Amino acid sequence: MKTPGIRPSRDVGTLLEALPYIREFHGRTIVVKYGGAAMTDPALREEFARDVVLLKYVGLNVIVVHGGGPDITKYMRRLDMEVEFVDGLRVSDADTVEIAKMVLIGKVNKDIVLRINRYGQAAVGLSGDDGNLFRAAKQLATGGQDIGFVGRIEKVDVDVLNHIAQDYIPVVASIAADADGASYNVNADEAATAVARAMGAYKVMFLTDVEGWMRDPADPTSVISEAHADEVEAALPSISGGMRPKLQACIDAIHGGVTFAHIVDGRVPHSLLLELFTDAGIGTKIRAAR
Ligand SMILES: Nc1ncnc2c1ncn2[C@@H]1O[C@H](COP(=O)(O)OP(=O)(O)O)[C@@H](O)[C@H]1O
Ligand SMILES: CC(=O)N[C@@H](CCC(=O)OP(=O)(O)O)C(=O)O
Repeated sequence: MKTPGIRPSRDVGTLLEALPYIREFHGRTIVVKYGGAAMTDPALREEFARDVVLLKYVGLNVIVVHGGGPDITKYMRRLDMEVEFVDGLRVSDADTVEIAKMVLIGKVNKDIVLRINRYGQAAVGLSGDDGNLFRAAKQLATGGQDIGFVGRIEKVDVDVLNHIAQDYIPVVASIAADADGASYNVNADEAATAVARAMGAYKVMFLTDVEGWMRDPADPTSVISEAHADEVEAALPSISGGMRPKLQACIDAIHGGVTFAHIVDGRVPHSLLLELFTDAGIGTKIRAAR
């Protein structure tokens, strides 16, 4: 018999499907690398902020690490600066690092913090300098090429994150300084992996602008929904474009003790929730070797 005024089954079914996942993830650390369409499309930006707040409310320790490469490029072009990438890393002289700091810390980070705040759970923005979160060292491109002030994260001091995460959602910009105080531009995928490893995260999730890791990059129906790290490692030499450093970041996270690494399509509304709380998921989930 139907009870008048009560909408049957479908919505309740979704909630019931989510329940075991909410239980599994409660109290665990989830690092989300935020970037791509989810950061540039106005509607997706709002939905991302709301989803992050929901994750915090249901008891996950969520930490956001963000990129903003397209914004850095936009401001460099406005200043007639040359934009060049080697191995997916931006060649960064001292002026470029200054722009990267202004854009990532001053603009992008604060935009994200403000939006999350508006959905009812306060966020705190950080860069690698705050609370000595990161220490960086200069990184060379393959073949030893000098690409300027591009940094590799050598050390993550989790104290500041643990303090802030007790009450707030930490939002981290991928800028870091070395022991002498020189600033470096750090690839945000690498920064997310470094944070996930140091925090002993349960998951690191990379939002990107494709469906996931695909068997055939031209065929969106060929998404590999689950893979072991050894399979990814074996496939890596044949993978091209931006997916290669992303899969490398997943492998590095798994080797550093993170239980799962996910690649998720940030163009899909609520992709984080769909990947985390539904049986089918929507992207690629990578776990440790068999
Ligand atoms: N097997 C593959 N599966 C998915 N994407 C691939 C694959 N091989 C190459 N790619 C490329 O990698 C890109 C994703 O990386 P990228 O654009 O650098 O991500 P982001 O900007 O989110 O860091 C895709 O747009 C696609 O062109
Ligand atoms: C060294 C290096 O390349 N740093 C990146 C940092 C931002 C980033 O990684 O942003 P996305 O995630 O949006 O690509 C850059 O300057 O573009």
